[in-house]
Amino acid sequence: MFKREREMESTGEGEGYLPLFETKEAKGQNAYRLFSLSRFVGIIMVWVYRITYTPVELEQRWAWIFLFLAELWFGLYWVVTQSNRWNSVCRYTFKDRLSNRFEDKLPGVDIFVCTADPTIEPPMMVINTVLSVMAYNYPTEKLSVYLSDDGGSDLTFYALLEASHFAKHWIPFCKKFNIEPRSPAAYFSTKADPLLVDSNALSSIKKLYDEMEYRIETATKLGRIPEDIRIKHKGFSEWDSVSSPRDHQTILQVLIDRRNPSAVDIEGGSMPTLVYLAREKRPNHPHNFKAGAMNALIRVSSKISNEKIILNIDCDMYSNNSDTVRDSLCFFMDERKGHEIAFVQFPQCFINITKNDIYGGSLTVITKVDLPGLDGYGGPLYIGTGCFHNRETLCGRKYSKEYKFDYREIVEDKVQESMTELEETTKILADCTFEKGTQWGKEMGLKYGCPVEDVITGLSIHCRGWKSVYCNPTRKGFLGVAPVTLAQTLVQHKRWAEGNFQLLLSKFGPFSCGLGRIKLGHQLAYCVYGLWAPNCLATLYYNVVPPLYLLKGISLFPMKLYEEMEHRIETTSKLGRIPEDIRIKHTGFSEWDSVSSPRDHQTILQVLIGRRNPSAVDIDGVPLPTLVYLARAKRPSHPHNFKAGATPFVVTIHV
Ligand SMILES: O=c1ccn([C@@H]2O[C@H](COP(=O)(O)OP(=O)(O)O[C@H]3O[C@H](CO)[C@@H](O)[C@H](O)[C@H]3O)[C@@H](O)[C@H]2O)c(=O)[nH]1
Ligand SMILES: [Mn+2]
Repeated sequence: MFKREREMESTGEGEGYLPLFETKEAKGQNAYRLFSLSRFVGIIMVWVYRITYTPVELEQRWAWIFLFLAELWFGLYWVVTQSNRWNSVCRYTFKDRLSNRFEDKLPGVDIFVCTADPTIEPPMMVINTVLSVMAYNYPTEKLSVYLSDDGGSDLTFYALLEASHFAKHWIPFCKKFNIEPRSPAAYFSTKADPLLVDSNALSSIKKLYDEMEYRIETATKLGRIPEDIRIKHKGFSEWDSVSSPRDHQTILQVLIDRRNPSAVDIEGGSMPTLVYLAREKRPNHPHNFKAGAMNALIRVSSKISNEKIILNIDCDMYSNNSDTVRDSLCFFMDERKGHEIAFVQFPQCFINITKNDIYGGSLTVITKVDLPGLDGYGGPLYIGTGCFHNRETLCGRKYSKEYKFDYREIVEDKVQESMTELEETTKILADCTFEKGTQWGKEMGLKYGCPVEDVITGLSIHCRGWKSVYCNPTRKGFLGVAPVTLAQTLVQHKRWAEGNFQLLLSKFGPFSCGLGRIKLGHQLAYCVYGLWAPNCLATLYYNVVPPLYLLKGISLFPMKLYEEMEHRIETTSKLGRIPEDIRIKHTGFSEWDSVSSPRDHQTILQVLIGRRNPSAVDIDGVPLPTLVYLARAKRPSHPHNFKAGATPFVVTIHV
């Protein structure tokens, strides 16, 4: 049985085809749809209530009308959000099948790590991220790790240099004891399983790490690289001509060249290529932030390793699951569906969420609800980190049914030049004038000019016909650092809200570029984020105006029956007359047209409930008593005899 399965798998296609991943409808989807429908009915009832009970008094009327508009907006926005809840899916990968079919033909992967500021993003954190991805459970000689340093900092470079040495111990240690997670700092802070990890090996690797940390921290505190370290690597001399982080030439240093026979770890195993890049920056050239850095990396890596798959992560997101590369390949390499997939997005998960998460930094709704929902309509957003891309689709290729990617590695030596030569010839690709007159930032690579360069880039990939998938295995792929202060949170959310709103209105938005190219559900799902910003208007109104009215004793929300009645009567009493819309509801009011004063009027007799009338029943169908209003006639010239004069009349009537 097992053998047959293997044989079929080796073909990959044909009748016995076993997919590399499976897609299931999210649990409880039908129950959710039912709930959603009932909620929609509720929303309509709120709207109906608002329209039916619009108050007449001007003072309340406008507040009420705007409250209705806010509720109308919330209701419609809620309808839009249903797009990424209605059709949620979950994906499961079969890594054993991948390995059975492709273990010796696995493709190479280029891994991009972005950092921008050595003070906000300390070099120790950056290299922990780098080390975690260098130690993936994947053929090491097929990995190339690139660090883009927009801070142009020699401290970061130094830390990476240290990491390149430490990796020679770290990678074999990880593989030997099969540990998780593979970021040293994160691993040392968890309790190692003494049954799995040899305690001597553990203490010696911990010692190496502590020493490295000490050297890096000392240099960081010093603020510069000590002379004895500077002379150890030619790379440091580049900083002689760096005048500031915003004004320097391209610095490109290949720290490990995996083709070099001496690039082996302490046990003789192969090493991944490791590259440091600080692209050129000049004060009068726009650098386009992370998008600019990513595009420089795409070009530079195309000369050095040029792998078909690119993983990009932020420097504060270490790999928490060493099988992530294999998970993503289960999508790309699936024989039937793989050729439609442009990128595989993992969720952003965080290690530093505070107990009550008061600023919502964990992004739970996005990662647990929205992204699986988007996946049902054509794919999740590209959220800038923890994402595997197909290099060609990221560089602008359009989808076509006929074109199929072949990810299987063809063994050929792609690069012939020596690394020093290569550094020289490749450098110019990261110069700031290089993109002039090219499609970079427009049709190629990440798009420029939008604060959410990731979302706009992902959308344009979807508009070119590609799908994406959301992969969220139980063991999280990446763990990062979320903003924890109010100020950081506000800055981040303002950028997201602003960026997505700008995208919605731009010609690259879901309803302009996406029109006719992506599904309606997908368009609406993108809209959820595009409408974050305008949502604030309705929210502000809803939060500010009703409390202000409450201060004046006026409630703009439904009250209970008695309170409502009381409210109507009290307002009418205060008004001193019956408002027109109430007058027209009962003929009785017309009697007062001929009343000149309380002491001078005709008899007014109104039977409000007549018990002989079959319709005079309460809400349970029980008959009601007769209810009569009487104002006996009064004329100034006639004595009215007070209460004694009033009573006989009632007795006469009550037959
Ligand atoms: O000029 C720059 C600015 C930033 N970065 C890097 O970009 C990443 C994200 O920047 P950060 O300031 O941390 O922004 P966040 O708000 O945390 O980023 C979130 O939102 C961004 C925009 O939507 C996405 O790109 C990110 O992946 C996502 O984590 C970090 O690694 C930075 O080092 C650069 O490389 N160059
Ligand atoms: Mn960040």
